[in-house]
Amino acid sequence: MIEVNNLHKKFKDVTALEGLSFSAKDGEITGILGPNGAGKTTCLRTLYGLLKADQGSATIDGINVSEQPLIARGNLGIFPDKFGLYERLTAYEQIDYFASIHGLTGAKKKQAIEEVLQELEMEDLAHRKTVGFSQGQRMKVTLAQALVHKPKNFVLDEPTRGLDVMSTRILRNYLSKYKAKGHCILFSSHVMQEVAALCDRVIVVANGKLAAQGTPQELCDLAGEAQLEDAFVKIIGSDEGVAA
Ligand SMILES: Nc1ncnc2c1ncn2[C@@H]1O[C@H](COP(=O)(O)OP(=O)(O)OP(=O)(O)O)[C@@H](O)[C@H]1O
Repeated sequence: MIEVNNLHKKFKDVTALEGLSFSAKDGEITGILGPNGAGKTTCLRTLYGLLKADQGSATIDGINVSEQPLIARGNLGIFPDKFGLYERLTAYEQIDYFASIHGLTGAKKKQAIEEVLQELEMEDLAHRKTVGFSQGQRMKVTLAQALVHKPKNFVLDEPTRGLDVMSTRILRNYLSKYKAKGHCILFSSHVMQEVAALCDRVIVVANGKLAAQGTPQELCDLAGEAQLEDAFVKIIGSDEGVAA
């Protein structure tokens, strides 16, 4: 379970988060929707422990990310907004590096890597250097890095951006599979269809604050609209940053 409580964050005179609170439950996919600059990435980076909030707290399974960052991150898999791969390393070596960061060693580490390679059906890619990998192949390496330590919670920042239809479908299927296993999945997106199709709950963020939350249907009912996109536009009062 992921909880964000009254997060505030300023970058000099730019207010990125202004009292944002929400929770994402186990066994559910929670989507964060918001226009450009709403504070989504700032919120997710605070969860990873990459940024420190000026005020408020974020917890992963009840563990405060700023007080116990290593323990909190042990329960968290991160799929960042920009996934840079080390192109001179093989997929296996990159996953191995992330496994080591999470304290896995020896036979246990080897087994964890082999399991994630198998789960993501990427054994054939494992010993290739990632230079020249397609977007879909890069997505799998990034996902494997996030999953190798078997975290209960996953946070993904616009995971389907730049992916083709097939890779997007593969990623969505994995997310649904992990949800069915009881994981807590939180992801940000601009893509309405994706959010409507995948998410159990949607958190609408605007100007660093919670603008609305609920199931896609609840948000439509709240706004008196049939489509999530129309509901979103009504809730935030603008059509900026909307992708169909
Ligand atoms: N490192 C930073 N330095 C200065 N300002 C920042 C920094 N990071 C974010 N901001 C500002 O904070 C605000 C929130 O940005 P953030 O990236 O969290 O929004 P977002 O909802 O993820 O937007 P997008 O959908 O465009 O990615 C924006 O005004 C942004 O310019």
